[in-house]
Amino acid sequence: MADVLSGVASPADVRALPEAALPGLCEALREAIITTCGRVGGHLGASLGAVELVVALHRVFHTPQDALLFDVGHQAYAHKLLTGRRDRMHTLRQAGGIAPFLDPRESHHDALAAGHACTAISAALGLLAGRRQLGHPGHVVAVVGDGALTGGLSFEGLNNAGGSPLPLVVVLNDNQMSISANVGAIPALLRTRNARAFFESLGFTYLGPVDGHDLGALTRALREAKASSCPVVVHALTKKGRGFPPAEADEQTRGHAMGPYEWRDGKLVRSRGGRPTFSEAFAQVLGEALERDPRVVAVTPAMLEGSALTGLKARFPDRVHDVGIAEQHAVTFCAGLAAAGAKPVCVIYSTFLQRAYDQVVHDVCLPGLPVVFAVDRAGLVGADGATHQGAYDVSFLRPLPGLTQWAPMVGEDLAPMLATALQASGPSVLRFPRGTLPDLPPELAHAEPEVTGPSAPAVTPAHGQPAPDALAVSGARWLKRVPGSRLTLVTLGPLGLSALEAARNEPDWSVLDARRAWPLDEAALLEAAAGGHVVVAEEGTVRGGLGSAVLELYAAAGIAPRVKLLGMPDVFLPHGDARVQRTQLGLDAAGLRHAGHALLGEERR
Ligand SMILES: Cc1ncc(C[n+]2csc(CCOP(=O)(O)OP(=O)(O)O)c2C)c(N)n1
Ligand SMILES: CC(=O)[C@@H](O)[C@H](O)COP(=O)(O)O
Ligand SMILES: [Mg+2]
Repeated sequence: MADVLSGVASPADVRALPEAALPGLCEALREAIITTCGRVGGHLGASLGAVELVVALHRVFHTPQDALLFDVGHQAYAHKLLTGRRDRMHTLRQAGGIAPFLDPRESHHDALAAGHACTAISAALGLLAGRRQLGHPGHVVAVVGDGALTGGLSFEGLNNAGGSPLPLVVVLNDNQMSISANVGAIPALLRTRNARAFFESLGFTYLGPVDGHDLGALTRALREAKASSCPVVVHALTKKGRGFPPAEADEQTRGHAMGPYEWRDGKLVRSRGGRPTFSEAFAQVLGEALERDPRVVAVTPAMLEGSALTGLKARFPDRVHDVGIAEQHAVTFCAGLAAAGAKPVCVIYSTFLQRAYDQVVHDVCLPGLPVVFAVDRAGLVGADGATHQGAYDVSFLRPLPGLTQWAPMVGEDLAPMLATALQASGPSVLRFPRGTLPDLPPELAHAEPEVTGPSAPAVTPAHGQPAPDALAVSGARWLKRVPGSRLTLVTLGPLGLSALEAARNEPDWSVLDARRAWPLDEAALLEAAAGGHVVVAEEGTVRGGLGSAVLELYAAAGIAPRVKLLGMPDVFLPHGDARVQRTQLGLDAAGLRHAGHALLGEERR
């Protein structure tokens, strides 16, 4: 089977194959996808479901003269395999290896880079308009999932395209799944006769529905679309996870994205991490808040699985809302909930919150509504790479008046921080990273929290159960406080633990966990500067982050300690192992120790 594939070095080879060879090609593609994902993990389910679609697209359209834009790009492993990347697929999502999504810098068969959902229709229409303006021939095809049709940006594109004379081809890859089961009215409509009426009323010619695993039917529909002189939608019905029994059987996600696994004797063997993740720990404390206070509501834009909310959705079906891939709506929906007196917690990945910036500014912060943003995947994300790094949330949220930004260092911080945020009168953020919870270091396990700043008012239990204490203090936390210390390591989030380790054998270094990126605990940070040397470390871009805020504070106070800022650099960091990247960026104990000594003018590490 693999032989068919080894003879395919480019899409021209796909077109040269006799029709009879195509089922074998699809089988070989599936085999390659299953093997690759087994070894290195990846977006298995969507890619398996789109195999026939990708083959048919390459039979009908000629990339790169014609452009194929895959929404997100997570379903396009077959496209990668057919466009000269087969020999490097084993490096998928690893440092220096094949990218997790599509990128023209990797292949001229990739029309545009992406990783976030709902961009394909707008980008394809722009590409087509630009090409036509510059006299370039060629067709442009946007391949979008049914999940993408839960997002407003797709509709902005459809509205523009349907009213334009340009012959944009939209291929709707409808598997009735987002990451979890798709939600809302549109996916339901897609499986009725009204799907035709819907797209036709938007100005598109509608072709379908077509069996998305029937190569003949797909090819005929795509040829018809290619011949069209006006915008056209090809509606293909597919099955996510197709051809891999464990994925097909997984009702929750159909194997949307999987870590490495082995497929032995018909059984899937996977290793499970031992410690809970930050997401799981947050979901646990959120569940306690939901139980305790009937006003609490959780909202996720299509990330029930990744945010570990599936259990809560089952327990509180009416108070845990999956609103689709609709970050803007999620935030403004939360604004409405808060205005009604509910206590919304918007659980959202840092990278996806970027899309809802105006909603955070205009709909939540401006009216000062008490929405809690649980910003997950804040910091390095690893294999998903540049499009998904949680690099910017601190910097883009810090200027917003009235928004408090918390960063738990350890799992034990989550409950009091959430309690504090839930009883605040304005908006709050809790940012936490991708990955497992760190251990509480021995020096903190039994210590009374050492605190600065004014104490927060007590939380009133609303539902008969004792509420966890809100933070006894609203300020920074000294992890190590040495009177007369020469240098202070100031950190945000779990980096405090690395700083503590870095300072362990340094008798005159202090360590301050800022706990908030904004507002600053000014008294503690001014005290940190007293020794004349401050290292500020955060897992976010150094531009405009906590470090910048600390420098602003020192400038305003008219003091000039020597300050070193550590964080994510001024580039879009690619995919790789987050632990390795952390070390490379100096965001581990050794790096912090080195930065401290360098600042003090000492050479030793
Ligand atoms: C803006 C944004 N929000 C959330 C995601 C996470 N995400 C990636 S794929 C996906 C589901 C997409 O569903 P669909 O478009 O139907 O494609 P399928 O996976 O079913 O092929 C989601 C929610 C994302 N990439 N971008
Ligand atoms: C493609 C996409 O955006 C998601 O599937 C993402 O890859 C999930 O990332 P996590 O594994 O961090 O949930
Ligand atoms: Mg789908």
